[in-house]
Amino acid sequence: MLTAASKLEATTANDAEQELTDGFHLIIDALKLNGLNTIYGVPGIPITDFGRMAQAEGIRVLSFRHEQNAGYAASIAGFLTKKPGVCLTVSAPGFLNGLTALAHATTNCFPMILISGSSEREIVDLQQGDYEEMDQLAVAKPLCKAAFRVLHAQDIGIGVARAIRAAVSGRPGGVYLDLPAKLFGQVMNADAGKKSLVKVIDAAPAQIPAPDSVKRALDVLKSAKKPLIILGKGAAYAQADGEIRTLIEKSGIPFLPMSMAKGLLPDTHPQCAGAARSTVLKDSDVVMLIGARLNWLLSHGKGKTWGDAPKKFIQIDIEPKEMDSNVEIVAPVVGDIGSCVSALVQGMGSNWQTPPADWIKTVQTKRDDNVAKMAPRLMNNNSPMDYHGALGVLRTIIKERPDAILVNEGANTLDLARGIIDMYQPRKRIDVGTWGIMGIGMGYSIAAAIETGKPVLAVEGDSAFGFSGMEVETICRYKLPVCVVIFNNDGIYRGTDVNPSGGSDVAPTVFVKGARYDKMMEAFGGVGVNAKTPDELKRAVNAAMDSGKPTLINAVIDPAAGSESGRIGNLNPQSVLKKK
Ligand SMILES: CC(C)(COP(=O)(O)OP(=O)(O)OC[C@H]1O[C@@H](n2cnc3c(N)ncnc32)[C@H](O)[C@@H]1OP(=O)(O)O)[C@@H](O)C(=O)NCCC(=O)NCCSC(=O)C(=O)O
Repeated sequence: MLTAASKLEATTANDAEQELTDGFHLIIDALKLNGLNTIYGVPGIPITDFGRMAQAEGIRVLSFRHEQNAGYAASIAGFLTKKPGVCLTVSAPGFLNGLTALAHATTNCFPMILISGSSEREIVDLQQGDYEEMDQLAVAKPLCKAAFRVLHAQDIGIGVARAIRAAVSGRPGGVYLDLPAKLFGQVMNADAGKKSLVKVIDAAPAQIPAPDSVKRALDVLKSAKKPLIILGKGAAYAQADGEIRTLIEKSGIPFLPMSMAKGLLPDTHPQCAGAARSTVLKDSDVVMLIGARLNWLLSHGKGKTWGDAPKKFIQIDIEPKEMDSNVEIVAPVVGDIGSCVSALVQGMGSNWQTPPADWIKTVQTKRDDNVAKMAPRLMNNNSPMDYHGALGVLRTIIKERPDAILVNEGANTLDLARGIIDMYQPRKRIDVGTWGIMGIGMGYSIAAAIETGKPVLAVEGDSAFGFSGMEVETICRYKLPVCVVIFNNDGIYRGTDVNPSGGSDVAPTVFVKGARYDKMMEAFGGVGVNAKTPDELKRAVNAAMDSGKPTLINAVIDPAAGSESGRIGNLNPQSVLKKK
């Protein structure tokens, strides 16, 4: 097979007999050798030619309007594929723009590699004022799982291999790869270059749990009267969907999916306790965490949310240091999720006792009660719309199109959509993650469309959309099947706040009233729709999903709808109704 290297021509008399390669092509060959065939980035000095050459060599190179969005795209590509998503940025400012996404990937345990061009070492180290001078390696180090710099062309193979292995092995995370401008142009013998490349074998080796730890966990689980299983996005990442389903169904234990674990088993599954969250957290006596961390999203495993009854925690995680991070873990099971869950299933044997019937009944009653209370609210056809009327429509659309990817960010738009829109398949819901970060919307949508080939529905608060809105041009440019619905209530949380000083500036949470975000999409050749009722919204989303055309729907939401409690992530769909 003809490699990129073999196409280079010899330049000097000495080289006349040998084929040459260079830094550009060695990086491209190293990525391709390891199946990294997509790059998300923004071109510029010193990586513009690299992007061109990568495209010429068959890598899919997707150019964004801002590095942060390209970085978010790479991060979620890592989550969806279990291969590191690659983001490519220019030096200093571009690098810094990408760094937020790299830190986000690390926090969320998504494998990602941020490759950044950088200035010349000699000048940077003496701080002589090079173009975009910055010691990027030092800046990146505390914000990612690993950081490497490659100075010599013959080390590119090892550098890329180290980056890949660091990103995906153990607990996945973000890796920084610093490539000084000079490296790209370094020339070496093509054969030697080829031999220097490394194909990473078994990048994320299985980590089998210790048999004792599995037995200990099963003993604790057996002793439970009110057991609960919590599925986190680590469980979704593992792609051990069949094993997890078997464990849940064989155990008969109610399960609570964290936001991005929704759909691992359908939210409509009889054991799903998503709509009985408070009850199961408070009243359970044994909780088994699978790829879920006891961080702020689970109130650190203590306090009011968890009730007064004594509780025992079993935790399954690939990272031993995760154990006892917030409360005592009586049965730590350390290993990759697939291996751990398989070992648990095996250890359960054939006569596993399902939980006491009164516990199952309590959970089901609470769940059915909450679902029934919400149901009528989802059917209203008010204009302007409220959150429930609009989300009721989107809930039906996802039910009818369960393989579509749902991207979700915002405050109220996030909190309410999470509860209202049921998910039916694994890894179909991607959202703000561990940091509750705003701005992932368009980057995630683009990567989801590229990596999965499925239609994407992005449900966005008007504020959240603003962080990545310019990428609608990117969506149109690549003709991606993305339908963006903006819940436009004229502001952050709501659009009715007033300036308490009586001055002429609007309140800090208020945007332009009656803004028409749909016009942004039309400006780039996409379809824009202004939807004022749930019926109009339904028609527009269905048309977008059928056609696959880039579409942006400005969903006009009552400016008074919404609540500030969304910002601390404790918005109860019912409590919003009570407040209104
Ligand atoms: C911390 C949380 C995991 C927990 O939130 P809670 O409100 O306690 O739980 P949930 O949202 O899951 O559920 C709320 C209630 O709805 C019930 N519930 C859930 N699903 C349903 C359905 N389908 N039908 C009826 N009722 C339901 C559930 O049982 C709870 O009721 P009861 O059982 O009766 O209690 C979540 O809020 C979260 O993920 N927050 C992240 C927020 C975030 O990142 N925000 C970004 C900030 S934006 C920003 O930057 C900013 O604002 O500033």
